[in-house]
Amino acid sequence: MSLQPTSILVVGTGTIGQAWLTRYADTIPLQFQATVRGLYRSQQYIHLDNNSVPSHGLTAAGWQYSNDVLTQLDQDIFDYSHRHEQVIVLDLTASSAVGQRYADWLRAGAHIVCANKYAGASSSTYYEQIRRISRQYQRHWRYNTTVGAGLPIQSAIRERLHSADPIRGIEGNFSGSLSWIFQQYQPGDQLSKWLRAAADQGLTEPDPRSDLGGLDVARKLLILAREAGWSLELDEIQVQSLVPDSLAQLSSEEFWQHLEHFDAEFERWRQRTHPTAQKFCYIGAVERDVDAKPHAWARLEPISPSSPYASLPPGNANFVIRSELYNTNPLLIQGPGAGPEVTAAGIHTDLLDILQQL
Ligand SMILES: NC(=O)C1=CN([C@@H]2O[C@H](COP(=O)(O)OP(=O)(O)OC[C@H]3O[C@@H](n4cnc5c(N)ncnc54)[C@H](O)[C@@H]3O)[C@@H](O)[C@H]2O)C=CC1
Ligand SMILES: N[C@@H](CC=O)C(=O)O
Repeated sequence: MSLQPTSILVVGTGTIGQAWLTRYADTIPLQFQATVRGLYRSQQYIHLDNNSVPSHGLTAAGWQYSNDVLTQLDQDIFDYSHRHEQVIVLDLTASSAVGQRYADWLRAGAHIVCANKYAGASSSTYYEQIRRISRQYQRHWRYNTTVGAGLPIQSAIRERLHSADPIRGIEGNFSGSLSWIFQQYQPGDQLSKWLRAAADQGLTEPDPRSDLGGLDVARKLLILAREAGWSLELDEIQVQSLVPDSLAQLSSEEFWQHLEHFDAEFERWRQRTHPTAQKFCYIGAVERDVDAKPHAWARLEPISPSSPYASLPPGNANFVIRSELYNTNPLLIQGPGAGPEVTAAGIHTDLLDILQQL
């Protein structure tokens, strides 16, 4: 174990950030000498001293305004690294601006744990760059919660590959929020009633159109495809969006104010395409065909009462992983696919995993 102390810098103090700070930040075993030294959010940051209780930082008086919080964070990473401290950044935002900093932060000496899916689902060029830099600078990048929240999906895929057992395909209901919504929705309901309830529990993305539009599931498919060693881009994934065109360009606030269009459009789609279906599930899949090129899709499908998808508890995701060995009898992983508690737990697991390796 490293004799250097570790500074933890947390970007994002929203639903997931607060859950980690209140439940886990104060529980890091002393032997790791790891301290939360900074919290950063949109236009604000605070530095915490050694005696601060990290969870109290959320309500502390010393937050400073900045119109360039990420430059402040760059500086803090630089300063701690030059004091020969280890630095771990927790990215608990959904921000592309934050995700675009990873290459620089790894080069500057930081390790990264993220719930943010941006980097894992960015262009192959950027993704490969991050991987290359983390190898070159011997920095860790952990992103378990980007798929299935706290469920161990990426590690299950890695273990198959370590056992020389190549992946053939992955399918499932990858979205905790869409699982929660569609396991309870019944034809005739206002779908937005369930959407609001899912958002109130912290299951959706900050902008729920990322869930409803299929982007969140597509990103998860891409992250898993890359974990399996396959080359794929986000725009190669066929995705069904449940967001009407009329709501796609609105701000997130405006979207919430116009849910009647969302309900009306969904009802029209249901009547037109699946008027007799009683249950739906948003399913995604990625597999390689004979030319070894991965193909991925995500869409809302009608399901029969006998389908394995029909009996998922609301909010549960499931992942069906087929490999050479686990083929006709695939590897199944199922459990809560979203939520502040399980996601914060997954972040903490990734953090402790890095601390143990320093
Ligand atoms: N809700 C869930 O169950 C899960 C969420 N995640 C991921 O966790 C991440 C965070 O989600 P939430 O906590 O719900 O979001 P949120 O909207 O509640 O909080 C986001 C935080 O990021 C900060 N932020 C945004 N842009 C920033 C920037 N440019 N610079 C500095 N700070 C910035 C905001 O000020 C806020 O504190 C998302 O990427 C989401 O996909 C991952 C797994 C499960
Ligand atoms: N919004 C996501 C949260 C986890 O990634 C989901 O619904 O699964």
